[in-house]
Amino acid sequence: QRPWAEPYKIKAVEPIRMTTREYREQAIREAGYNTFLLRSEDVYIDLLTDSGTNAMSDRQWGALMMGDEAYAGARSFFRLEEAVREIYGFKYVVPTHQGRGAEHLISRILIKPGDYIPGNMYFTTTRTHQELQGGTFVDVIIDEAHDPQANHPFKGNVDIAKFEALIDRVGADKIPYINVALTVNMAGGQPVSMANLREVRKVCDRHGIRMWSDATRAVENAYFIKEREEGYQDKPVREILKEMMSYFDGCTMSGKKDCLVNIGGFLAMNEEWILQKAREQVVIFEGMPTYGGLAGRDMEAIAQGIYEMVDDDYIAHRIHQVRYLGEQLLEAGIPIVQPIGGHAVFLDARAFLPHIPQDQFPAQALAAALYVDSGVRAMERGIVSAGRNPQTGEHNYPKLELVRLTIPRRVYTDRHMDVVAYSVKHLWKERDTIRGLRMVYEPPTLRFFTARFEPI
Ligand SMILES: CC1=C(O)/C(=C\N=C(/C)C(=O)O)C(COP(=O)(O)O)=CN1
Repeated sequence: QRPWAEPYKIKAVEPIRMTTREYREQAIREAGYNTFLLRSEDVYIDLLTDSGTNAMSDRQWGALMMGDEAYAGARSFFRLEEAVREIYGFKYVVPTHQGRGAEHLISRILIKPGDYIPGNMYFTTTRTHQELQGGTFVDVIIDEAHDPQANHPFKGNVDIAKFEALIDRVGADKIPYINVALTVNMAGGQPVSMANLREVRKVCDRHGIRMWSDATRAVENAYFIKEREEGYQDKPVREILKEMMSYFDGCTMSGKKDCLVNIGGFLAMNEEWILQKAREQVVIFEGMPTYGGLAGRDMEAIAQGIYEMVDDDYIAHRIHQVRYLGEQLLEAGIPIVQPIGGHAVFLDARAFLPHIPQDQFPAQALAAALYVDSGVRAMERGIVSAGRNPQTGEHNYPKLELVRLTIPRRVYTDRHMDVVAYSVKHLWKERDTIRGLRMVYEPPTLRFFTARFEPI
């Protein structure tokens, strides 16, 4: 079998260095056992996130010099608008500084206090902006998504019965839109099938409910449809993505993932009244409608990234590199979310550390232990990320208690994946020595970014 190689060669490099174990034990203590609080220079292989950490191409770096920094009507905005129209198919676009900027705008425009927003599993910033407008997020994802070992090909799917039950319970006029994330980050980077999108669209049409997408990793979703859904094997990913987005009325987008840029996002839509509202709001919160908190050069880089992200060789390698890491862990009998997701390998911390109860933060403890073992930085995606229920003040107890090994696009080689696999396997052998944590500082919202812990 001819070996896989990256569909690119390296033009610039950024040295990374290994530290000593005692140095890392000190560093994680100072970071309050929270990998978000580590200094980047103390990290060897950074798998915290694929957001904004991706490598730009020579054409994107070149595009920066073409940035039109005019305050209004910049040429670069129209380049971005054209790329969104051509690749995503939406009529209108409003740039924002990043994804949560777009989530903020659409939540303000469409959500009234007391509304319900169904979605396929929560995402932290998305739910926070819905709650800030007095909305309530309701999870309508299929049950399999909450089972790390359930090997369903489209775990991101909306459970139509759950969606319709919510409509029956609260009435369509209390549901401004359903938010369908492509892929589902917190479920383990899991895709939604085209057939499911068609079903959701039918329910939305029947009840006059808008269908919105969180399209942050929609290209990875398109690749899984190509691989797993009947009738799509021979279609280019670009065509599959266009069809996926054609079922939606609009989307929020964090360009920091699929679009291969370090900053940037946008709100795209087909209805002109939403465009007008977004333009009114964007000048308050982000900037002019033709720059939305971004420099002209950023919009040029996003536009170029939008064309590059649908290259079939690029996205095939991207997905296979994540799978290459995941398969090494599966072979060693290590519990990870299956099927292996699009942007990360998710360790099942509950199965990895059965001796640590969830309110001693097993995923947080495992991420800290991994860093100490090898300088690899991962992200907690469990009870800490799930935050507290705004009504009761109690922890939300998610079924999924995960550690996310998130692979940036076009940054690491498969040799780095081997180093990560070696470290996780070493930890697996020593898992009984890992202890639970207690939270010693807890911020009021999105606590996982800045909370601090101590070993019990
Ligand atoms: C699915 C989804 C995300 O994954 C997301 C941000 N994700 C981060 C930062 C991550 O580490 O996964 C956001 C927010 O985007 P932003 O980080 O504000 O550009 C929205 N939707």
